[in-house]
Amino acid sequence: MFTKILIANRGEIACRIIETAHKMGVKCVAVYSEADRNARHVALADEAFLLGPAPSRDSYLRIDKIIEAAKISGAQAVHPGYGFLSENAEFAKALAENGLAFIGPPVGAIEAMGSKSAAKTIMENAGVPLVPGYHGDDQSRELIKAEAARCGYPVLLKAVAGGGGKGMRVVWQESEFDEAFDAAKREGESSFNNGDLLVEKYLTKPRHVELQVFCDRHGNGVYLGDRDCSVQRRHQKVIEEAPAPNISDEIRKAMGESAVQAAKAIDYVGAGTVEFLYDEDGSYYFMEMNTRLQVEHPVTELVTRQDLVEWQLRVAAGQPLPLAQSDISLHGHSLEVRVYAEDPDADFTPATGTLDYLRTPVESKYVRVDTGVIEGDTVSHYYDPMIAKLIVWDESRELALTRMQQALEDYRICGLKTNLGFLSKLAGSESFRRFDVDTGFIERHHDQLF
Ligand SMILES: Nc1ncc2cc(-c3cccc4ccccc34)c(N3CC[C@@H](N)C3)nc2n1
Ligand SMILES: [Ca+2]
Repeated sequence: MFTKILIANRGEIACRIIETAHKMGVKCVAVYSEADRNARHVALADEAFLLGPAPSRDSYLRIDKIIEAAKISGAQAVHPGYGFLSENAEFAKALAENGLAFIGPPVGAIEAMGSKSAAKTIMENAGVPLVPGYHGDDQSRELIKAEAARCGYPVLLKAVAGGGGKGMRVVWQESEFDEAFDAAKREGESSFNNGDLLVEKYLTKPRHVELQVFCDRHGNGVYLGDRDCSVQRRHQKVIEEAPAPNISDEIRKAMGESAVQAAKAIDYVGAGTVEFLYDEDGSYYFMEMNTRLQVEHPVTELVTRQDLVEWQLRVAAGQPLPLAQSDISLHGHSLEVRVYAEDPDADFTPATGTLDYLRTPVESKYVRVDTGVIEGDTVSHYYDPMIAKLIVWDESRELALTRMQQALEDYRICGLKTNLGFLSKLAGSESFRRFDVDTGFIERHHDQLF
């Protein structure tokens, strides 16, 4: 096991990683920008290195500076967290070249999942279900039009180089195809410098269900249950939960086995998430695979009673997975909300300010707060506006949701605008409680929530 690791990140995830590393007796090196001199992750670490000015490109994305800090400090491994360099193959390569372990997947796996269409081809060959459609090299209008007709309308035209919902166009009927095709191509060329398109059958009310997978260096691979992340706003997850409601154990098992199969198809090592579109009729289709630990991993930790960052450190140090599939079971239900410094009265634009007053809900076996900030901190505009995560657990979804409502009432922040009020309305909404949820939930309840 490593004696010292460097965390190439900031905020709540850096703090969260340090907490587990310290529990394991591993020393931590923090890196920070000028704006983060007094940040919580710097205070929690055993030592800290200044990377440079506030902008990410001058600090948290400076591969050379991060490697320099790791070498000077004698860290043996680097944990990238999520965002920043967490899925950057160049970074993983540079670490290896400098004799530093990357607490993440092999470079080949990051690259394989980097292109949406290449990922789909790999998954197709691995027998993982895909949405009916076409994602090949022939980009002629006639062929894609023929494939659309074969799928059956409505179809979705997606820019191959797109992601996170950008460069997608719904075509409701054949008469609209030509105009949509030209527009999607133009947008792909202007936004991603690549006009290549793929076409898929459009699922009108899908859910976003993702499976947590973990593989070690000894050929073992398991899934640690699923998560439902359908409640999103502009492709930003707002509330996540585990297990995904109203999915039978059989389907969850089938999805989990597909996800592990997908990971093994790319010789995966470490924590990964396979995202599926889940249709109301119980069918599921591969969407993409994330080769990093996700923001919402705590809901999986609470229902499996496992510490996924501990698993990451063990696997990166060459140890086998702590559990076999048969040892993994799900207990109760967990929900997570993301606390954002956003101004709901200004269309949720990122907010800045000072946390003049901060009171977090009392933590217990039912309530967990992963925070990157403390009272008195100033939140800047330089980084992602998510300042903390509130995670709850209880024996059932209903009880967990009541815990969430109570915890949100107890969460108090003055001096900085946040989305806490919006989250309370969401947690209190009857349709959310009865889980009348798909990816269109927030738009559908817009008036009641805003
Ligand atoms: N064939 C087909 N049908 C419906 C879809 C609906 C979405 C979608 C659209 C809008 C919000 C979403 C939130 C979570 C997951 C998916 C969505 C979607 N996305 C959005 C971003 C990317 N992850 C894939 N792909 C889809 N593909
Ligand atoms: Ca994703």
